Amino acid sequence: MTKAAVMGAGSFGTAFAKVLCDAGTETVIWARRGAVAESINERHVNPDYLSEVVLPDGLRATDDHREALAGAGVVVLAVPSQTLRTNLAEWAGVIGPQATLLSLAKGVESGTLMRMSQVIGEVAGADANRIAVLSGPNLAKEIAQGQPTATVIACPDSARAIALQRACATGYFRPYTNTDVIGCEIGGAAKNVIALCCGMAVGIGLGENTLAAIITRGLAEMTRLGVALGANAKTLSGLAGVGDLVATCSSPLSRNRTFGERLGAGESLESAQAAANGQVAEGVKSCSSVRALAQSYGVEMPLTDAVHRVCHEGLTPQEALAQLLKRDMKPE
Ligand SMILES: NC(=O)C1=CN([C@@H]2O[C@H](COP(=O)(O)OP(=O)(O)OC[C@H]3O[C@@H](n4cnc5c(N)ncnc54)[C@H](O)[C@@H]3O)[C@@H](O)[C@H]2O)C=CC1
Ligand SMILES: O=C(CO)COP(=O)(O)O
Repeated sequence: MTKAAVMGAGSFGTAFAKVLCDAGTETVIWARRGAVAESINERHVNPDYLSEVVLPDGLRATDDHREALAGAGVVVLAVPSQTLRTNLAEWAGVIGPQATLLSLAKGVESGTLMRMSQVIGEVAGADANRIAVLSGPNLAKEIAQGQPTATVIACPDSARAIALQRACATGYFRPYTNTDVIGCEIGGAAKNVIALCCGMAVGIGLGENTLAAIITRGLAEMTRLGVALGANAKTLSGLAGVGDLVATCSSPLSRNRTFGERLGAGESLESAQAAANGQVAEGVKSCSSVRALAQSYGVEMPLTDAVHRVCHEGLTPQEALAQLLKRDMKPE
């Protein structure tokens, strides 16, 4: 049976490792800190993330990446998108030549404007057929509680996608397969930015009309970008697009929405960052890389542009909102 190595013991790495174990897949999780690995092995609890959840007895943990990766047929990359390149560079030499690389990260790399599957291909020297991405409405805490959840596993090689689907399907976790890696990745990266925007609206004190408008127009702009990059528009109207957008924009569990809410309520970027307690709100960096990627393809993304200006150019959320409403009238 295939062994899975989950590289990263943050919220989603921990939740997904539990899913794999519950699905009957032999799983080892790599944690940066030895104390976290020790706690998972001895007390079946990750003290830093989802600490209220009891993890399966069968989940093994280590802070030694060589030990985690030894013999792994599936390598799950569960680190933030802006550190994935550096992390993977350390691990690439010990990843098996046929192993499937599954990315959980939702972001676009700053500077290179590469999607995570592209970064993985470059750093690990892996063929695109070995690289898969998982994306969908997947709030880690709800998954860890065993709440019914659906997701998408995208890989150009359908057989690998099906093998991954089998490796993580449980009574509460239902993965669908897709070959549209670009669509899934753009959906995942772009919805974090739109969730920041929704959070800002909530922080300002606005209601459901505004949120619905942001979600719907957010979907329009992320679909424009996805299609320009070669995605299938249907992917963006599925779980990895609309599904994730709705979950993240609506849930107080979302780090991105919560971060935006703090900005909307008048907190500074630094103060919102401090309140995040080291947990990643990917949209804060990806708003700039998604915006730059869109600009390089001549795609208009007014909400993403507004979030970038608030996060990085000193505009207040109120000013950004006023500017959005002053845009030229147009047909839908
Ligand atoms: N938390 C969630 O509900 C979901 C998260 N994701 C995505 O999964 C990816 C990972 O997210 P989470 O596990 O939630 O993040 P997190 O902030 O909870 O954990 C990040 C993990 O990466 C590790 N790490 C390794 N090298 C690092 C470095 N150089 N700097 C910072 N952290 C480093 C940390 O120790 C930690 O274990 C993100 O791209 C996120 O968008 C996707 C779906 C759901
Ligand atoms: O990707 C997620 C849900 O699908 C998690 O969103 P946050 O990173 O905003 O918590």
